[in-house]
Amino acid sequence: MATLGAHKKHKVTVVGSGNWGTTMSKLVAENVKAYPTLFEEQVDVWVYEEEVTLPKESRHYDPSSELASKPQKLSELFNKLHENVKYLPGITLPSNVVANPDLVDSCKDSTILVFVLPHQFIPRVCDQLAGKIVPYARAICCTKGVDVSEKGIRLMSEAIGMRLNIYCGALSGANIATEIAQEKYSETTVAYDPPPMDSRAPTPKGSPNASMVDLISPSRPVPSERSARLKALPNEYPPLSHENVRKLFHRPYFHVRIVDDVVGVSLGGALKNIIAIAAGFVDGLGWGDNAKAAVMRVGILEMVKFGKEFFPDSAKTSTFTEESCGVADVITSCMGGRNFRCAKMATERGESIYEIEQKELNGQKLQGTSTAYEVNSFLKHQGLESEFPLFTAVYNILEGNAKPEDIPELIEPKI
Ligand SMILES: NC(=O)C1=CN([C@@H]2O[C@H](COP(=O)(O)OP(=O)(O)OC[C@H]3O[C@@H](n4cnc5c(N)ncnc54)[C@H](O)[C@@H]3O)[C@@H](O)[C@H]2O)C=CC1
Ligand SMILES: O=C(CO)COP(=O)(O)O
Repeated sequence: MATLGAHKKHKVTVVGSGNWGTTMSKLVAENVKAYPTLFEEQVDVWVYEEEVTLPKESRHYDPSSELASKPQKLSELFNKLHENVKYLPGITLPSNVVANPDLVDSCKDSTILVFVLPHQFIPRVCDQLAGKIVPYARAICCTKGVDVSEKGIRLMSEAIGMRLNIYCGALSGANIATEIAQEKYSETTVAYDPPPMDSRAPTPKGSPNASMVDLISPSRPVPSERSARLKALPNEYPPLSHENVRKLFHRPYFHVRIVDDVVGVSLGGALKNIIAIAAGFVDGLGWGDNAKAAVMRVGILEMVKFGKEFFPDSAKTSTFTEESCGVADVITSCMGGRNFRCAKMATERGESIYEIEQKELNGQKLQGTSTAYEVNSFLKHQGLESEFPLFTAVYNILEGNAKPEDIPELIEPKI
C-alpha cells in the first residue's frame, strides 16, 4: 500500500530475548533493513538481564579466553558478539539488533511492540510499561499461553491490549525457533485485525477486533468501548495494513499468512502445548507413534471444541485446521518441541517435568505445564472438566493424581 503523506517510520521493539524472542529479533531486523521507508533501522530487544559465561555452543567459545569463565552481562555480550550466547548460541544476529536491559527505555518511541516473553511474565512486564509507551503503538503477541483469573480466561494478546490500552494482534505457527534461526523453511500465521480508526488499512473481514471479544466476564469492556478508547495511528506513519505487517515478519525462509482471527491463532498456540505434554508422556512410555497420534487427535478435537464453546463468535474452526497455528503446530510441537521433549524425558527417567525443565532447558521455560493448570482451573470453574478429558488428564498427571499409563482410559469417551 502507498505511504502517501507518511514521513515518519515505525520503530520496532521486541520485548523478550529467549530462544524465540531472539529469533524474532533476527528476522524482524532483517526485514526493517529490507523496507527502509517503513521502518527505522534499529530494532531494540528487551533483555531480562542476567550474568552468563560463554557456552561451548557459542561461535566465540574459546576455553582459554576469559570470556569462557568470567560471568558477564547477557545484554553486553549480545551487543559485543551479536549473539545471544545463552538462549540462541551459535547464531549470528544482524548488527541492527540492539539489546537493552531497560524495559521502558527499550520501548520508548516504538510504534510496534513485538511481545515474545514466556506468558507468566506478560502481566508484570505490561504493568511496568503501562503509560510509558506511545499511546498509538500497536502490538503483536508471539507468546503462547492464556491468562486465567477468577474473572475468566483471557488470551495473551488480549491481556497485552487491555493492560497497555493498545491494539494487539497475534503471531503463532509451527515454529520451532532454532530451525527458523537457522533459516530453515517454515510457515506462520499472523492475526491482525486492525482497529477501525487505522482506516487507511484495508477493511478486514469479521469483527472489528476479535481479540477483545469477552464471553466469560461481563465486567470486561465490550469491543466498541475499547475501540473508542484506542488512539489512532497518526497519518505521518505508514499505515499498519496487512501488507505492511506482513513485510515486518515475512522472510524467504519464514512464510507468513495473515488472517483476522486473533482468538483462533492465540488459542491454538496456547492449547497445543498441553497436547505436546500428553504426546511426550505416551512417547516416554515407549508406546510408539500410534499412541502419539491418538492423543494428538483427541487434543485437536478439544482445541476446536474449546474455541467453539468459549469463543463462539470469534474463533474459527478453519483457523485450527487450515493455518499453521493449528494442526501444523500440534504436529511440530509433538515431534520436537520442548514441552514434548521434557514430558518424554520425565516419563523415561521417572522424574518430575519441573526437575527436567530445570536440568535440561538452561533457563528456557515450558509453557504447557502452567497452561494445563490455568485451563484446568477455568474448566473446573465452568464445571466442564469431563468435557475436555485430555486437557484434564494432563493436569491430573502433573498433579500426581494419575499416571501417563492411565491416558487411554482417561480419554476414552464415557458411554
Ligand atoms: N522457543 C520456541 O521454539 C518458540 C517459543 N514460542 C513462545 O514464545 C514465548 C517466549 O519463549 P522463548 O523466547 O522461547 O523464551 P525461553 O523459554 O527460551 O526463555 C525464557 C525467557 O524468559 C526470560 N525471563 C526469565 N525470568 C524472567 C522474568 N522474571 N521476567 C521476564 N523475563 C524473564 C529469560 O530471560 C528468557 O528470555 C513462549 O510463550 C513460547 O511458548 C513460540 C514459538 C516458538
Ligand atoms: O511453539 C513451539 C513450536 O511452534 C515451540 O514449542 P515448545 O515451547 O514446546 O518448544
